[in-house]
Amino acid sequence: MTLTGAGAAFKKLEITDVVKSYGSKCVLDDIDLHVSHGEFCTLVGPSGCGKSTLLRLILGQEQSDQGSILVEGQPVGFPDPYRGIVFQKYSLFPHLSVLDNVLLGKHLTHQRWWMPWRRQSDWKEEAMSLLERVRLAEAAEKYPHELSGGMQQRAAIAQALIMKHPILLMDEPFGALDPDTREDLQIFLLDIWEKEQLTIFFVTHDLEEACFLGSRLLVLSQYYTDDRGNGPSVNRGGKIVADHSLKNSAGSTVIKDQVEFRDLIESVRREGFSPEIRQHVDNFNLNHPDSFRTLNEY
Ligand SMILES: Nc1ncnc2c1ncn2[C@@H]1O[C@H](COP(=O)(O)OP(=O)(O)OP(=O)(O)O)[C@@H](O)[C@H]1O
Repeated sequence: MTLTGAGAAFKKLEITDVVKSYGSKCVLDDIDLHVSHGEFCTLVGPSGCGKSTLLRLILGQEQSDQGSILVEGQPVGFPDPYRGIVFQKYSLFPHLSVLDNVLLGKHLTHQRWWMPWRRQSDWKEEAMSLLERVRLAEAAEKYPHELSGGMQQRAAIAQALIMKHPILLMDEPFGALDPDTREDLQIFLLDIWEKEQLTIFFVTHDLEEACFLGSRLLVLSQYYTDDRGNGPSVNRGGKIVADHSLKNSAGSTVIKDQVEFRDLIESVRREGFSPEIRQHVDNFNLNHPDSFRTLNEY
């Protein structure tokens, strides 16, 4: 996949000054984030810090109160079948075969009755080629209940990829899998990310998974000290408190046993997960070149 034309000038994702509240509760506090083509962003954070809310905003399922979210330079509108997302469960429709599940987005976005046969046949060929890539060609005619959990998630990835959305959004996609299958899928996803040059935004509860998969690891947290005119230590909602560039290691899980890897997990745990160890909002260590700290308006 080569980025050409006007799209090349834009970041895949540009989130600027985004604030989201539910009633009086601020859930996301002034989020700024730029994601470039080909990045594999993993997002971790304590329960309730707003990870899923941020994903829903990127998906267009909800609107922010302030700020803007652009995907390839275009404001995010309402959700449409083009926006590929893989959930922990329920990405597949149980009454459709694997092949029809993969084709579903195409059918939903085109009036099938007037589509020339040729076009439909091209879609089928594309779907089968994707199923081959996710190692499910043999299972094309099967139904989701006939597949293992890992196979279902691979089918869900193919279902998302066929729509060619600029960013593959993933919300805890491997959370329901047993550890071996999960690791197998991690390797699989890294492989397909590399080969297809995908841009991925991946939310997980699992720090090890985030450190292993991400080329960029973002920590969202509600645990920080904030005195931006709201009195000392007022907590206003999730903020990105750390942003790391990582080397991923497609093809090998050996890194998981290395001291540096375990140290990284521990430092991420301290940065975002410990209510006792609070960074000041001024001191977030955002190391990634695309990071920029929100200007504090004291
Ligand atoms: N539709 C909603 N209405 C009101 N409050 C909401 C709504 N959705 C989320 N919240 C609140 O916003 C906060 C953030 O929720 P969110 O699900 O985004 O967090 P999360 O980081 O994904 O949590 P978890 O890791 O536990 O899944 C929570 O306090 C939650 O109760």
